[in-house]
Amino acid sequence: MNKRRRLLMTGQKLPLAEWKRELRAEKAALRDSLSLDQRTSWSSLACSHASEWLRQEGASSFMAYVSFRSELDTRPLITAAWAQARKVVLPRVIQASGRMSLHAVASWEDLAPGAYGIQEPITGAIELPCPEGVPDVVFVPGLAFDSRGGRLGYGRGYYDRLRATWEAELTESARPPVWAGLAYGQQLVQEVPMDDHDAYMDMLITEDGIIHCRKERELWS
Ligand SMILES: Nc1nc2c(c(=O)[nH]1)N(C=O)[C@@H](CNc1ccc(C(=O)N[C@@H](CCC(=O)O)C(=O)O)cc1)CN2
Ligand SMILES: Nc1ncnc2c1ncn2[C@@H]1O[C@H](COP(=O)(O)OP(=O)(O)OP(=O)(O)O)[C@@H](O)[C@H]1O
Repeated sequence: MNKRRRLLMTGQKLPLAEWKRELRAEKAALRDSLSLDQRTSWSSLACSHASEWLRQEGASSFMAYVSFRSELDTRPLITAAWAQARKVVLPRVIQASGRMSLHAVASWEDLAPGAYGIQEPITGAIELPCPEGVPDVVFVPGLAFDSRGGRLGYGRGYYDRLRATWEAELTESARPPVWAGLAYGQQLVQEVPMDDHDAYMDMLITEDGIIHCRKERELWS
């Protein structure tokens, strides 16, 4: 996305919500246009980078998502974690409250289709309490990301709310999780429109490797 895109013909700034809507539609269409082979190959590479990084960091737990639509497929990451005895946490969407409950999952059989048709922990799965259940790392889905760690999701604020809840409940001495956006390289954009409530990522992982982000840094030109 071009920087000048934010300006309308009149010289006025495009309202943030409209900018988000446009970018969402554009990036969803681009992602949908990738072939299954291309997505599988990039997903597998990105998951290898993520698994290797988890190993280096000695992370004992992470939260992931189960992919839907044309998202980067996290199945290789989750399968590798089970093989290495790393704890995998997955969310259940509670549509009425806009929140997610978190559950430890040890097998694909512990999942069933939930809200939006996304595979999620089955009803009755034991919910992880906050703050004890907060994982070391959170892998986050998204439609677009930028070099500051800016992220655009589907527009329901589930991950922003999760972060806000943890920030309110984690004690100062507790180590907050590392937030890592998982995406195809083609989802990286010059600038993601960010509202005050939007959570920034600490790093991004694509098929090309790992990018460390800082909220204050310069945007990609
Ligand atoms: N795999 C995966 N799991 C995830 C997310 C995600 O992005 N990917 N989420 C990330 O937050 C949450 C689900 N968020 C979602 C938010 C909106 C829509 C959706 O279908 N939106 C409509 C727009 C109209 C509407 O809002 O109803 C659409 O895109 O057509 C789907 C999922 C939790 N689990
Ligand atoms: N901490 C929060 N508490 C309450 N509402 C929030 C919070 N964060 C975001 N929201 C609300 O969620 C809605 C969607 O926000 P936004 O467009 O930033 O979603 P998104 O990050 O793209 O989506 P998602 O996280 O679902 O992928 C907005 O209406 C916003 O007001």
